[in-house]
Amino acid sequence: MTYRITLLPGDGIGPEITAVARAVLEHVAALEGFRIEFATCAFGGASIDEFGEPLTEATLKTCQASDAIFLGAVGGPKWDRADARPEAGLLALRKALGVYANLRPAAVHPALAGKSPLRPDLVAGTDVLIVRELTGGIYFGTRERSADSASDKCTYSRGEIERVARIAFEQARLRRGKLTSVDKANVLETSRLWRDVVTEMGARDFPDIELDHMYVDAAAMHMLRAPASFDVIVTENMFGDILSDEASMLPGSIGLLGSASLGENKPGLFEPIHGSAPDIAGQDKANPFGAIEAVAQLLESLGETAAAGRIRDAINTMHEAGEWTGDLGGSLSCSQAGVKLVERLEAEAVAAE
Ligand SMILES: NC(=O)C1=CN([C@@H]2O[C@H](COP(=O)(O)OP(=O)(O)OC[C@H]3O[C@@H](n4cnc5c(N)ncnc54)[C@H](O)[C@@H]3O)[C@@H](O)[C@H]2O)C=CC1
Ligand SMILES: CC(C)CC(=O)C(=O)O
Ligand SMILES: [Mg+2]
Repeated sequence: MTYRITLLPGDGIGPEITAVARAVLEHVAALEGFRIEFATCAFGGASIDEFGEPLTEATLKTCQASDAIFLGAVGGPKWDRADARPEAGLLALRKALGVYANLRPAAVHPALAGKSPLRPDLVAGTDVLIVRELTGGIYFGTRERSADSASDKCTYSRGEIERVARIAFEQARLRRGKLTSVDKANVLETSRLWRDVVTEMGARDFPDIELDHMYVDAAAMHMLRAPASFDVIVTENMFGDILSDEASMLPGSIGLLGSASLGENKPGLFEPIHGSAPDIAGQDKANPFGAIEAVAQLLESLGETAAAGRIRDAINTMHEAGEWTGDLGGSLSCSQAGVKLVERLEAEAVAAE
């Protein structure tokens, strides 16, 4: 079997973590006996520099013709005032691929409990999956700006809410059977529609799932008060973006979380949840585990569950051995963490023989 995987390294630490992701993909492919054909395309700021736009037609075509896409991260101060922004390329890619459901798991391995800024007893046992709507809402509404006023329009249709809610309910069924829908229905009309649609779907199609609703401000508070009480969270684009960065502090670093962006069809888009981290870019300091977790999610989407399992085992072994990058108090560089993980993959393969 040969898979076509497009790599979009992007900007800042994007290329550093993408190099690790590629090495991990190559190693598990060799261990599991499948082949990967890689295509690498400039994306985001790197594409603006080369082609004048963050997402070219050619890059989009390459992405659409692949089985899966891995993205590092985009953006940085160099392009913050540019007419074409790297982030606009990312939004356009997500929209063009139709990847409306963004799955962002945050689990606390016991070895990480002391790494969170929260008390270890509080974060122990946390295993939450945030299902973020990814191709609608305020990030995609019309924007207007005059000298002294600005507006961003937030719109959701029933269909947009239904399709992401269905994925969240199905994920809850595969996990602990609990879904928390997060909105701001005490203020926003879009949230009132969101709540109605999720409630109707729950009663009609998922009576076995325990459904509750929370306002986003309270959800942000409960995430710190009792993180282990959450199973699956479903929420709109912007709330999910913010809550997932918050959730990354449960295991202790934003560098740990990966994400899968899925739609009706392949390819899916797989990326760590963090950005391009300009403050540490070019220093080989980034934590690559979120990128590696995204690789495991990518392999799952291809049906390569054994390969994904190998990766997760190797990550867990590294947590247990305290083999971390600086953000978690470890001494490994980004590239050293990648090499260590590959060594762990090899060692575990030999041990299993
Ligand atoms: N998916 C994407 O491509 C995203 C892009 N961005 C863009 O990234 C740029 C920087 O945004 P920020 O708000 O600073 O968010 P950020 O996520 O890039 O960085 C926030 C903080 O977390 C740290 N950090 C991030 N990833 C890390 C990793 N793997 N290992 C260790 N530390 C890590 C950074 O050093 C920084 O202190 C902006 O241009 C933003 O628009 C932001 C989020 C997502
Ligand atoms: C361009 C932004 C929406 C990227 C971001 O913050 C994210 O996807 O987490
Ligand atoms: Mg974000």
